[in-house]
Amino acid sequence: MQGIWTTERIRAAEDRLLAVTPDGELMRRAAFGLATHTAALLAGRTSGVSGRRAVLLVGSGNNGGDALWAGAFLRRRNVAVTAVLLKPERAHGAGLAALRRSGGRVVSAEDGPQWIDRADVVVDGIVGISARGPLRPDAAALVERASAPIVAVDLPSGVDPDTGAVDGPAVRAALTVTFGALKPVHALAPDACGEVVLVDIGLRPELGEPDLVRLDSPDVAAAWPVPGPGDDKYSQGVVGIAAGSATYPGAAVLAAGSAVRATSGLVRYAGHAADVVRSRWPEIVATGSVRDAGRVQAWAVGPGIGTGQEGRDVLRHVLGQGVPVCADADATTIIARSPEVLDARDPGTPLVLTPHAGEFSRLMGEAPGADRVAAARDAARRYDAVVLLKGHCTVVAAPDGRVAVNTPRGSWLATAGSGDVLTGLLGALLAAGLDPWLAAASAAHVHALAGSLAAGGVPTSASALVTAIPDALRALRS
Ligand SMILES: NC(=O)C1=CN([C@@H]2O[C@H](COP(=O)(O)OP(=O)(O)OC[C@H]3O[C@@H](n4cnc5c(N)ncnc54)[C@H](OP(=O)(O)O)[C@@H]3O)[C@@H](O)[C@H]2O)[C@@H](O)CC1
Ligand SMILES: Nc1ncnc2c1ncn2[C@@H]1O[C@H](COP(=O)(O)OP(=O)(O)O)[C@@H](O)[C@H]1O
Ligand SMILES: [K+]
Repeated sequence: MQGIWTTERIRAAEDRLLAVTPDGELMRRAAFGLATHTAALLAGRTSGVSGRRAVLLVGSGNNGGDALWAGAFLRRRNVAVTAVLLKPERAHGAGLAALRRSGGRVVSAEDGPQWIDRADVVVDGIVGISARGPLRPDAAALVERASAPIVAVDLPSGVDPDTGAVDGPAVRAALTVTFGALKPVHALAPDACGEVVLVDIGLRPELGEPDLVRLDSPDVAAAWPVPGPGDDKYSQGVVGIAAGSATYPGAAVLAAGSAVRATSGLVRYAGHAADVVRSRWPEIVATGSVRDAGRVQAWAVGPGIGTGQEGRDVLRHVLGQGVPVCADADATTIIARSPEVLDARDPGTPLVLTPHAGEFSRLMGEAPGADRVAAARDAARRYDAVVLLKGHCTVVAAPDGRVAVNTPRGSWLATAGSGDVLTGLLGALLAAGLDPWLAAASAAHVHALAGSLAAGGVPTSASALVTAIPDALRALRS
């Protein structure tokens, strides 16, 4: 599990470490790592390091200091280094002196473009964890000019460090070299960060518990249910799927099929698409109504059930069964419009809500906004439920404050029905008895992995996603 810390916590930890570390030592550690990874990128992209040209974009803080020191280290490998100072009077003094001593060139922002045009790599030391708002116009003009790959120092400038939000011009890096710990931007703005490498500067002991986490494949593999010798189809947890309708059976087929592929326990289906589901998935026990579905250990409810009286009855019924419920799609809309359906819920039984941004707006009365982590946390508290906020990056918040972020591999999951597949996965994990927050984060992880395997670089479909679930689980377990 990777820990992620907000900039406030990072700053506090840095202050504690700075107090017991010789002056300038942390920055040199950071910069040495930055130089090493920048050289590796140069070697990979240009088949060499010596004689290559690096341009540093240097802002007024320590982020610029990191870039300047890294420039001095790159000089040792005979890289031609030019620093473009955005605010010459406020550039980091020691870093600037080190670069000058090493034979680096220093130019003003006006002279920057001619050097940027000939660069093999551009190092973005404009702003780091003290960033506020989008890039300012002088910095934006230089960044726009760059056609060489950009290495972001700590984080891509112009992107909010704590929310990953981009609200104007921002750096789009090929590589981000960060120091001490991952910050939210690295999980929430993958496209701006490019590849992310973490350089150890000895900060970990000062950090305490992370604010957010990101599950690694081994975490998900360890959590995913595996049947034992004593198991049978019931003991692994039976999931009930209440989805789809006679007119729209697709959601039922996708959610139920996804549950079939997620675990080896039994899947029940209840709804108007029973015939279609049965013909597509003969292993499913399908009935016409949740009332005669038989016993389950969790319900996944919502996709395609409609938001009318019948949908409300279905939702109220499953909420009253005393088992965990994953409420998706129409079920979230019903909850938003008729919150009294939640009265049917036994307060002790887990509920997982899986809204996309539109459904979230209905549930909360406002859009998630720039701070999607805070938004998901608020919703989790308000509904006393695990909230999985869908989007490019998926945020999973528990009412106790735990938050997991799933960083996608591309955007191929933006395809019709892909949410139904997630619901099936999640329902199966809840039935298997996983902690609901872990179930939601694990389902999102496998969903994204299956999406990238199904796509393989070209458009895919929700059906292909269901087919790819075993490949994703195999990849996890290997
Ligand atoms: N502390 C440590 O031990 C270590 C710290 N380390 C490094 O320090 C970095 C943090 O450095 P920092 O705190 O000096 O500020 P930093 O992020 O460089 O910002 C500088 C100034 O930029 C400005 N600015 C703000 N927004 C802007 C925008 N959108 N566009 C343009 N400019 C903008 C704003 O100044 P203003 O112009 O508003 O007065 C702000 O004060 C950290 O990310 C890591 O790289 C590492 O070396 C490891 C050890
Ligand atoms: N741009 C994107 N990049 C990555 N994943 C995405 C993107 N857009 C949507 N997704 C994912 O695809 C799924 C879509 O779910 P949903 O909106 O419920 O669609 P549907 O109702 O068609 O099933 C969610 O898991 C979401 O996180
Ligand atoms: K930066």
